[in-house]
Amino acid sequence: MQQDAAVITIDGPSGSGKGTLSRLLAQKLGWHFLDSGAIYRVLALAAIHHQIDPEDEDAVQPLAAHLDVQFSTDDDGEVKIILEGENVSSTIRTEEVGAVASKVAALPRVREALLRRQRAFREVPGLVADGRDMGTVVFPQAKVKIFLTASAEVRAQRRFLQLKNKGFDVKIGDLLHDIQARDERDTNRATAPLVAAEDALMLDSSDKDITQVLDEVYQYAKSKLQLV
Ligand SMILES: Nc1ncnc2c1ncn2[C@@H]1O[C@H](COP(=O)(O)OP(=O)(O)O)[C@@H](O)[C@H]1O
Ligand SMILES: Nc1ccn([C@H]2C[C@H](O)[C@@H](COP(=O)(O)OP(=O)(O)O)O2)c(=O)n1
Repeated sequence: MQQDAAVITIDGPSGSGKGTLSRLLAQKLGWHFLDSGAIYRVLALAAIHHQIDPEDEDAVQPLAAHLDVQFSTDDDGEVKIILEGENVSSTIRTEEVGAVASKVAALPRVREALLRRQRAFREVPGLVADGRDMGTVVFPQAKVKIFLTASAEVRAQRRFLQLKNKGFDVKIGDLLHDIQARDERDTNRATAPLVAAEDALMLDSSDKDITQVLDEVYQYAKSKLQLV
């Protein structure tokens, strides 16, 4: 049953490594994976396509409620995201879309409209959920909660390498500026701000590689969930 499925939440700011950690952890456990940021990014792209002001709650809310998006995983584990029939898996990853995502995400009725869609990812044997409010709002009953951070400079450097490898033309100074603006907006919004749940394990990944982070979180999750 859906309600029996265990949940691990991984929240934190942009570039802290949430997505990478969540994917690897879900793979290691054989669990499902929710990239909630991708939903906000898809919504942002839909707003751009339909020329909707991302700060106009009355216009964005119906778009969120009726968002025509499908997530599918192909044979080599690659997640494909289809918006209104178009494969947007790569288009949604730009910083421009990230910045608009952070704007639509600040609207309370938009967040409300996306709640059920996110909770539907909870299925047996378990779910690893990545985002900003997974442990505080979407899955507050999760048994394992992680709040992953890293310094803004380290996060900008990681994002720089990531986007360059994908062929995007980016400047590190611009990325640092974008990351700081996004941190500010995500942390200071009134609804579901980026904040650690009281019962979250705080983990700073600035000086740790992804293998170390995965290992630490896996051991912590195993002990909390009493897995053998
Ligand atoms: N602990 C780490 N050390 C070094 N690089 C990392 C680490 N975690 C993630 N990365 C890299 O940093 C980039 C951003 O990570 P990502 O998982 O997309 O972050 P987030 O989902 O928090 O925005 C990716 O290219 C990823 O491979
Ligand atoms: N659960 C979530 C996930 C993302 N968001 C918002 C805030 C973020 O700036 C944007 C984009 O999220 P995403 O996780 O894709 O961003 P990063 O990969 O960390 O840069 O969406 C949110 O408000 N709540």
